Amino acid sequence: MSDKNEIVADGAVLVKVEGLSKKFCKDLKTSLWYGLKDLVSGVSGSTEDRLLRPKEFWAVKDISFELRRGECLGLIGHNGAGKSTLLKILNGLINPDAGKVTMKGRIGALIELGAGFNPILSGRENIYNNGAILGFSRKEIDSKLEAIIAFAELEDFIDMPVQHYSSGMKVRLGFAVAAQMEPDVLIIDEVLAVGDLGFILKCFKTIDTILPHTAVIFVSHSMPMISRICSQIVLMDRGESKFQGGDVGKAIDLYYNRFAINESSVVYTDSCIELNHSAVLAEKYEKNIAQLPWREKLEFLFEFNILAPIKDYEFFIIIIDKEQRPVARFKQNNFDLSPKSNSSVISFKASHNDLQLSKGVYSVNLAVRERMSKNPVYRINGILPFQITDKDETWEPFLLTSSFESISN
Ligand SMILES: Nc1ncnc2c1ncn2[C@@H]1O[C@H](COP(=O)(O)OP(=O)(O)OP(=O)(O)O)[C@@H](O)[C@H]1O
Repeated sequence: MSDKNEIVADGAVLVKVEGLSKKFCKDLKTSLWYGLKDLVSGVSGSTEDRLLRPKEFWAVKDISFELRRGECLGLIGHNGAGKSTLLKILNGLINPDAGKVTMKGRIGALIELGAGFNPILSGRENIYNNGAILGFSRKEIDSKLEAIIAFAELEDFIDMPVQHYSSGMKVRLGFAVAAQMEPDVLIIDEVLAVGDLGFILKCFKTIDTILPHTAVIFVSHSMPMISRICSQIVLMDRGESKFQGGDVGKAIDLYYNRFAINESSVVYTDSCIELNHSAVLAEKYEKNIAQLPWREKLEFLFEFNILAPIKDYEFFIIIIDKEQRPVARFKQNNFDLSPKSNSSVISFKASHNDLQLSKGVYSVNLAVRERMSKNPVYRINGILPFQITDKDETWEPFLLTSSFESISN
């Protein structure tokens, strides 16, 4: 293999994609008919390839980008946006109808779970097969074999046919082969999602290590994973690029904007208490979502109907982000909020003064439990959507105020 450190300095373009398009047909019969017609008339490569016939659609439309050694491109978009089709064209599995792909160097790809493996061969035999496809001699594969098996942590199962591997085991083997063969271009579809946390951490560490010498293309629906390794993004929608560039925070924001806020739902109740009304107290609302500038006071108003004798309740206000990750919780009330009179309503405000959540849309899951018994009595999810606004595009969940002080001299 060539000296990788030498290659790093050149910052060469390893992947060049120019005006790539691929159309598919929505129905098999018509697709076969078009295939036959194309074959007979020999239209392949003609300008007609750029036109859609009835029942055809663009799975990938006019995509162009360049990727250099040391760069990681994140391909994001909703289901059916065309990401996997684009990867398959890059990997030579399908031909485009228009456009050009230029790839330099050795290409490692992890595209479909188990794809590239012969199911009846053992893990060990598949490593040799894959290595040979990547252009390695038997001797070179011999020298990497132990490292691949150790990386995949499949020592005990390496002589078992791959068809009996679990999904996670297939991904371990696939990633181990793709990464340990020191590719110049590494293509990873969302297969990492089936690995366990230990393996995912190991994959990220490996990507960090090989990235200076490699151009990586990574498809995922996990924005934390995308933001962790990608330096640029192509956001696809119905085959087309809707955003392209190095502003990862902005791309992720655009991706999330495609998804509506969850409807609220009561997920548990023991019929003692029910939420009657709730609101985010804000000066500005857009499409029913409170708009709060970063560091603004976050203030909620709650009103509950009491349906059984009043008890001392604890209220847990949990803030969740668009990925449904709980990112923060208000410390629960440490005193009884029940009315002193014999009203059957509990109402209160809860606030936080210096909100340093980063830009984005959040909502609230609310849980109520009885203080003495700690028994849950009510839980409602997805209420009180609010949007933190700020000029900084930040993906991390918190943007903390900071002070810097020079200590040089
Ligand atoms: N061989 C095929 N024949 C016909 N249509 C296809 C074929 N392969 C993919 N498609 C269609 O092309 C579109 C893009 O599919 P693709 O798998 O590239 O999307 P994706 O962005 O990877 O989606 P996901 O996030 O769900 O994996 C979809 O409408 C899909 O149904």
